[in-house]
Amino acid sequence: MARESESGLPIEPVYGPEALQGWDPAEKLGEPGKYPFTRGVYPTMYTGRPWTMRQYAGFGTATESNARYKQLIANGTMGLSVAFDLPTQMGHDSDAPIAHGEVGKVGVAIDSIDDMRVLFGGIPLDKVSTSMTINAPAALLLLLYQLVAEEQGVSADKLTGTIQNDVLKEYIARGTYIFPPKPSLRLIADIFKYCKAEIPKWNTISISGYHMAEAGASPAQEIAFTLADGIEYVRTAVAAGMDVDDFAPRLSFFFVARTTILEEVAKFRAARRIWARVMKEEFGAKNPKSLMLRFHTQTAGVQLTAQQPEVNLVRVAVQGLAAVLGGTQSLHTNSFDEAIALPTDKSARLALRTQQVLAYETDVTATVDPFAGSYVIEKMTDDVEAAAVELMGKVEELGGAVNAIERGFQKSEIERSAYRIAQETDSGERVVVGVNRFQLDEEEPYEPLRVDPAIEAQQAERLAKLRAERDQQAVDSALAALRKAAEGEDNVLYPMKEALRARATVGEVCNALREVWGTYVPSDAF
Ligand SMILES: CC(C)(COP(=O)(O)OP(=O)(O)OC[C@H]1O[C@@H](n2cnc3c(N)ncnc32)[C@H](O)[C@@H]1OP(=O)(O)O)[C@@H](O)C(=O)NCCC(=O)NCCSC(=O)CCC(=O)O
Repeated sequence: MARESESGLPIEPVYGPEALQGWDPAEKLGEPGKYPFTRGVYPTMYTGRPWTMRQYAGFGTATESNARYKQLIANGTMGLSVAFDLPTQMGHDSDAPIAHGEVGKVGVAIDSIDDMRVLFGGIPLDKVSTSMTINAPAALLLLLYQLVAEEQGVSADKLTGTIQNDVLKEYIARGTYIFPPKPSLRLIADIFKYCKAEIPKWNTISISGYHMAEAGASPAQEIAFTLADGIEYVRTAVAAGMDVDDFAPRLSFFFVARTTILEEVAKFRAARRIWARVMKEEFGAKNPKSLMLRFHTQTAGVQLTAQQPEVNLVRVAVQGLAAVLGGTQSLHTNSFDEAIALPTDKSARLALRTQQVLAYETDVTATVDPFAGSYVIEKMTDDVEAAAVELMGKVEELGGAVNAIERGFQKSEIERSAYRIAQETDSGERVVVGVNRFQLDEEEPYEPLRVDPAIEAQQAERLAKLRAERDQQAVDSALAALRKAAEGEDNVLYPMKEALRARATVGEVCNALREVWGTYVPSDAF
């Protein structure tokens, strides 16, 4: 009897040639590094260069996070990935009443250029690529990064990295939105234009399915809703007057890797094929780089357990393997204690070591797209693709991603899938080792890392000092210029950069935009 995959598609006990009847490898696969990119975006893939080992990290103050980054670099991480605390992600200063209790908790607190300078102190920004998980205030953090690079004597054309900048999935699954969809999309188009002119090697967005997956989306839903968001961004930028080939090469993506290796490999391959086709056929992109779906992967946090946490090391290894077999460009492997608390130094190192074992002790990097031609993988790739294309069609019928979001479509589809997973886990049909099978009578004690609550007061002190020292008139007039650009059509990033240079804070800059653009209130459909 066929088993159901995570997307609810059949997995047969045995596959043979009949599974691929009429299947044309020239059409479905092509060569690695060529349309439709099923086999990977680069001709040589990991035989030419391994994926970027990019561990997501950040907590407490800029000083503590800077120390963690240096440790990760010393241990062999190949790129940085910054986690910001919730107040920063929501565009509030650490001393704002709403920030109370959250400062430095799930990431680093950044209030101004003073903090950003400390965060990257002693890290040469022309040598490292940096991803920043920041969405509604993405422009601010990008500009702060550019300002710190200028202070280091590094010109913007040398900077490489990524801002997440994917507000649509915030409405669907993650929640750190500030402005309504229309000004949010305008801001994103401004960022695309600014980067094209000023920071050409920067990846301007990381269109993310990861958080949808964490909220319960199936693999087919994850890629369908993510690619639909991608289509909305492309339409926005084209409507703002950009040529598709001027920004599409710098779009990037972000997916999860679950323990279900076979379907995950199929999912990554299907996503590449769909995106290449959409970019070519719908948007008429000519530059091959515009057709390449490049992606970062994080192993599935939602599959980690607080019970017998060391078992998570094994899950992460399996998940990481799925990402690598699927051709990821960049990978974060979770630490085994992440279901309990922030990773300790040791658990963060072990997570990185897991990637190093995959890269240097296995043979999966010796040849490109090792599963190509496998009956089951090719059949599943076709099946996941068909399921995702069907869901993307439903989003289109609703008028595209934003309209579908406003009707609550993606969210309710994901909730349905989450409910199914919860039911299967409760009934024991879905085995979770250590949770509903193979439990211990008594869990072993575990000492988690805790963020020092004094950090909030320290940040407030730094802000008071900054406000006392800076030229307030310069800040006020820079913020007035920013509001004026936001009211009209000028690119807001230029005046925003001047405000940040004058030491306006993240909260002040976001408040100026809130005054003009308002804030988003989800509809009742949610
Ligand atoms: C495009 C990616 C996906 C990866 O970029 P990278 O720089 O790492 O890799 P890359 O672009 O593939 O490769 C770097 C350079 O090497 C080249 N290169 C790579 N492989 C090659 C090969 N085989 N042959 C020839 N060249 C090759 C590329 O062309 C590129 O150069 P050129 O550029 O010159 O072509 C980027 O967007 C990225 O790093 N994303 C990370 C996102 C992230 O960390 N997110 C964390 C979210 S954490 C989160 O959200 C979790 C939970 C939460 O907070 O809610």
